[in-house]
Amino acid sequence: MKMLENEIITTKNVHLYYGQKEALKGINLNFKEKGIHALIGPSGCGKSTYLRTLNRMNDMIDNVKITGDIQLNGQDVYDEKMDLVELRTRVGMVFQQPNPFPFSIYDNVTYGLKMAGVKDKNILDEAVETSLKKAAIWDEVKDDLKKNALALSGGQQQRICIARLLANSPEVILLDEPTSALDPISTDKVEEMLLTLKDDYTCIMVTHNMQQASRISDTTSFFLDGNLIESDTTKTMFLNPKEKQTIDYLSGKFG
Ligand SMILES: Nc1ncnc2c1ncn2[C@@H]1O[C@H](COP(=O)(O)OP(=O)(O)OP(=O)(O)O)[C@@H](O)[C@H]1O
Repeated sequence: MKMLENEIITTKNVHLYYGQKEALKGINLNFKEKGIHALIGPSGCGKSTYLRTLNRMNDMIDNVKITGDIQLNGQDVYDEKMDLVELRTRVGMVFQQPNPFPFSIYDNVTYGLKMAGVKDKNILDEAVETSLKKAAIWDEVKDDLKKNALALSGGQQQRICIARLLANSPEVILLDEPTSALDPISTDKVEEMLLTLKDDYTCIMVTHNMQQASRISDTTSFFLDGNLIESDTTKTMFLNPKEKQTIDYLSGKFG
């Protein structure tokens, strides 16, 4: 498929089956580089399933069949030669429940680099500082990098997970309801951080929270029952949606 300028991910006619169940029914959706792209829709409509197709996280589930075309910077994500470790580094993922490793903050952030063979302490130190700064948590933890990441608050843990991912220089960051397990203050901090990150990274985020989508995303895509109903700039989606199903959903008639 030909990619338009600035498009980092293109998905064409993507179907996904869990056994007999068709969870995605032919999704055509492309993402421009950078910015925050929200995926919204009622529970069970396929948002998380779709998100996971982008870095092949569904491959780990038994009995899954995927058809269609997904490209990352013009490369076929489902090519049999695709290295999955590399793919998941290039397309990193943040989950609903923060999942830091049970090690120190420092070891969490340097984990990927060490796995990749980086041993130079100066390089590791610098990566820790840069990544924690980008994840807006440096000031809170800089004097305590040996502390176990599990001893931090949920919101801090989520930002450590994002720093861990940033240290590996991802091209795309997938976020699956990254703040739904957090209190409002921690949610604000994560949202503020995403608003900074979006200048350098492409962030694709599933959210149940319509206010969150309207507050921080640049584009919004509305899913319903395995179909993509509508995708547009967030402003247009919320102020002037075109499809009746979108209008009904945004006005709270279902979901
Ligand atoms: N591992 C699985 N095996 C079988 N069916 C699944 C699996 N994961 C999801 N499904 C089904 O696929 C459909 C889409 O689920 P998915 O989790 O993608 O929806 P969602 O929009 O992200 O929902 P939620 O907002 O509740 O997380 C649902 O009907 C769900 O039950």
